[in-house]
Amino acid sequence: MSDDLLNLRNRHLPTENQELQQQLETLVAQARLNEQVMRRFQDAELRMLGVSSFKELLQYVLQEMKETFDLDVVTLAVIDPEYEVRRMLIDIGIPANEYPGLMCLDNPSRFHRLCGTSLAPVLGQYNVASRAPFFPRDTPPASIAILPMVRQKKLIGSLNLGSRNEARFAPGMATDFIGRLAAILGVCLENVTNSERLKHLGLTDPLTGVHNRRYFDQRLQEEVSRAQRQRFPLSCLFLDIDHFKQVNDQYGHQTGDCVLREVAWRIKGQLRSIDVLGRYGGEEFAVLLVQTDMASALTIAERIRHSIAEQRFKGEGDETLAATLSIGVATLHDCNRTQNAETLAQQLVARADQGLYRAKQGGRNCVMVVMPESDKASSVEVR
Ligand SMILES: Nc1nc2c(ncn2[C@@H]2O[C@H](COP(=O)(O)OP(=O)(O)OP(=O)(O)O)[C@@H](O)[C@H]2O)c(=O)[nH]1
Repeated sequence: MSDDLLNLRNRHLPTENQELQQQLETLVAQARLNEQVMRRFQDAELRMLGVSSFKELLQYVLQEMKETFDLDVVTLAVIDPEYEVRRMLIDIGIPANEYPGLMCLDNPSRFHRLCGTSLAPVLGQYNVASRAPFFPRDTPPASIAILPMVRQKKLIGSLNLGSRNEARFAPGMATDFIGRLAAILGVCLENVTNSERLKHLGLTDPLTGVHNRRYFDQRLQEEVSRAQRQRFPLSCLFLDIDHFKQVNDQYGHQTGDCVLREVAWRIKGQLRSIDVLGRYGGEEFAVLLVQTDMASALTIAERIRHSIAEQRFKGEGDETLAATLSIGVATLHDCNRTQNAETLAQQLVARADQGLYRAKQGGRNCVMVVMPESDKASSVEVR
């Protein structure tokens, strides 16, 4: 190499070095950014895999995920043709309006119209006509990502992300991270649904199919706390079949079982889906009437009493028999937030049980209300 060339190269070397240094810094910064993004996604995946209930998963996905990924809307669509998820939400005490971001769809047709059969993620501008079902109409996002969740080759729903930033989601963008997030959410959704199903089995009375005492006691605590928070009245009924021993003795245990089943279903038939019914013991049932004052609770108790007394029951064979119920009623109203929820629950149940005892003493086939000790009239009879 000539001296001239060598001098020229030495003069350019510092500039080249500087450029290389800058490129390296940009690459390192990009790598750090990617690492941060990856860590955020990893944390989200671990968080979802760690949840132990359907409610916890909903809270994370519909509330926390928005902050974690700086999104304006996150919704979850679940395909629920048999109403299984919707029934489960009632069973676990989640009112239908508590999570507006959860959408239960009767069938997958909306997805197929939107994503075709490939079930690939859909990214792009929000469009009311085709994408509205997946996002709230009142605050529509500017750009969206609809990420189908597939389990065992079956579409089970989608994770839907929305941003006010038009450029956030555009067709052709890489979907590796968000696609993986939706796949993991699909697994978690399936897990928590299965585990809720198992819990449900452990909380159901096998003979009548209604809930058992464990479930009732659990819900009692929750409903008393909710009544305290929201200042709603909460009523409790204790119901017991009259002279049930005679039914068993006269018609046999199998017919006794038929009557128990039918009584449970007639009681259930008089309740709303948000009310709680449990078989409390042998021939005894307990009901929680949510957001129900004493006057309405009495009307419902009377309706139940009539539904049992007015129509005969079919036994195991051809025989039919009459049955009646005694019912105790108690209401928790104006409950103080500072009072202990467990004590309030115990007092409510004790008063309803006392009402039932008085109904039995009063000749059976009647409804008795027991007021709180502080009230003057301590009990009222309805027949
Ligand atoms: N067939 C059937 N009978 C049951 C079941 N669980 C409890 N029993 C019966 O329910 C009856 C309850 O009898 P008691 O507690 O004496 O009360 P009762 O005869 O209903 O009388 P009162 O409650 O005072 O009106 C008992 O004979 C129990 O064996 C069940 O799962 N199936």
